[in-house]
Amino acid sequence: MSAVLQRVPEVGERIEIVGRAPGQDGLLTPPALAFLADLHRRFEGERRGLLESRARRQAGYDAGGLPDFRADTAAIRAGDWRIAPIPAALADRRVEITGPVDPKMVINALNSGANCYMADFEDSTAPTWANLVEGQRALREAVIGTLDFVNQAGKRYALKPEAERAVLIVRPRGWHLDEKHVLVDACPEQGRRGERMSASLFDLGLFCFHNAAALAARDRGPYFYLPKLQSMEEAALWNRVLAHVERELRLPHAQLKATVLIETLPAAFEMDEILHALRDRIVGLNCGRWDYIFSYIKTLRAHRDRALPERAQVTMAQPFLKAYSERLVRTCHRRGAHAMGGMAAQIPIGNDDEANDAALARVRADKLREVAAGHDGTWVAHPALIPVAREVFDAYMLGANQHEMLREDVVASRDDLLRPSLGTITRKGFENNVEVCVRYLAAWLDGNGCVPIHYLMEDAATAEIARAQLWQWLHHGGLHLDDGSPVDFALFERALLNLPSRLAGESVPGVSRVREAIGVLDRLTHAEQLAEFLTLPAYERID
Ligand SMILES: CC(=O)SCCNC(=O)CCNC(=O)[C@H](O)C(C)(C)COP(=O)(O)OP(=O)(O)OC[C@H]1O[C@@H](n2cnc3c(N)ncnc32)[C@H](O)[C@@H]1OP(=O)(O)O
Ligand SMILES: O=CC(=O)O
Ligand SMILES: [Mg+2]
Repeated sequence: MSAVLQRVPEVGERIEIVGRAPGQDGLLTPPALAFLADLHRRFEGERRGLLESRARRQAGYDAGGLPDFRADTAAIRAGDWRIAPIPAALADRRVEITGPVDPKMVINALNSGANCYMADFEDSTAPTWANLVEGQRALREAVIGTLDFVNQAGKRYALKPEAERAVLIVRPRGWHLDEKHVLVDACPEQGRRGERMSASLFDLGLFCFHNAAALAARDRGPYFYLPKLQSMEEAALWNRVLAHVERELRLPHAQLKATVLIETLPAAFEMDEILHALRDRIVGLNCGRWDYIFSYIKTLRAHRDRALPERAQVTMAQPFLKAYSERLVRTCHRRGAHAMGGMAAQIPIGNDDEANDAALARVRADKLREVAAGHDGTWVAHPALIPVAREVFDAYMLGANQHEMLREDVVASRDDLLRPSLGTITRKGFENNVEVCVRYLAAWLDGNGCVPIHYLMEDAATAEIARAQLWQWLHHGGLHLDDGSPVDFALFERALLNLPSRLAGESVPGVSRVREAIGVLDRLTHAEQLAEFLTLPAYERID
């Protein structure tokens, strides 16, 4: 790593910044660093403990157990309570655009006409130090209204007036990730480096430190999307963090608001509990379907009967996904919370009208399913999809939300949430998983966390499905493609073989890192244990 060690004497040399990026000094001021170091000291122990709990739970599933509703929280599920009122700025969230945090994306997303913009440090951002600093800088300038950008061709991007902009919601990274560029409590006398701080606390803490007062003054939050939670204890930790930030920054109680992504299988069994743990500050749950599918594979990796068919066949019509999304609507509406839909992976296809129409039709059908199921809003990955989503939600959701649709007809039992799926693995599906993993990883290592591949949006969540499937299919052994060929490592090696030469001839993002990506995928796929996240080993390879 081309690291520059920056000592911060004002904080007693107890925090080191390893890295250098334009604009960093204006963000990582001594008071901001003192604020971050304090977050680390207060909450790091609990975070570590919760990550250990995840591992213990997983060990139970690996030993043959299956997720279930908790006996110790039955009273929370049965109780008659509601979340705190939702602020006006988040009352109507029918269309939300999501995307990485580089300045052009931020401007385009805020100007896009969507109700809200989820500025994403998670699935769609490769967390290079340069990307993180640039993203925090762009958001800070967006909050004060000065952000602008000029591209290489000289085209200028500027923000629309605030009343015409989407409401900003920031997604910090998940609890599993460290921020290796911020080391807290080094002890040089004993030759000890500091501890890496939590990436979640870095993203959220730094954003709040610089923007909370301005946003609160305009009744615009700060608002957050919280990713990849697995339990109500993790939600409770977030709640303590948010309460602490409010106190430290002298904000009113419960000024910070959160929407939690239900995107892990264990969390689907604790939706009520998560809402309850954050009840003063939560405004909704979201169906993070791509990570959810990944988590289903990962959680049930030892359960051969729950292996999934190829990605293209894992649609929201699969019973386990239908049950999860409908349970989310029912749970949210009972508690007065928004039940947000998720992302359709199709994106516009500029050079083929017929293919473009087909892609838009699939997005439309997905949004129609969501609004009919009772969702109060949805996500789009690209500005050109906003009219499609808006048209569907405007036609079927007449008020700002549809909380009145209680969905008491939904059962979504434990068996429904775990229901095995029908389907096949085709050669094309297998090879596509290999290609997506390699191309996505190469782009990610090159600093790009979201790329179009074969006209689908691919990010850390969608790529994880492909990676976890390959591991599961190959390690279960004895599986066959629909043409009868064995699914084995020879098939995997053959799929990898021609990729470098093929991709070298195409202008794919991160092409110079394709061989490195192949190496990472090869190790992850051969490993005895399924790695928790592909971004963990990959993170050690980026600046
Ligand atoms: C599983 C999940 O977590 S989903 C949430 C995380 N994933 C995302 O947020 C996906 C975000 N989307 C994207 O990053 C992009 O749309 C991609 C990578 C999928 C496609 O990007 P591109 O190929 O560059 O799209 P395309 O060339 O059609 O873009 C056209 C214009 O729209 C802009 N644009 C595209 N997507 C977005 C977006 N999500 N937000 C804002 N602007 C966008 C581009 O910047 C470009 O602007 P310009 O004309 O001013 O240069
Ligand atoms: O974050 C969203 C998802 O689908 O994963
Ligand atoms: Mg996700």
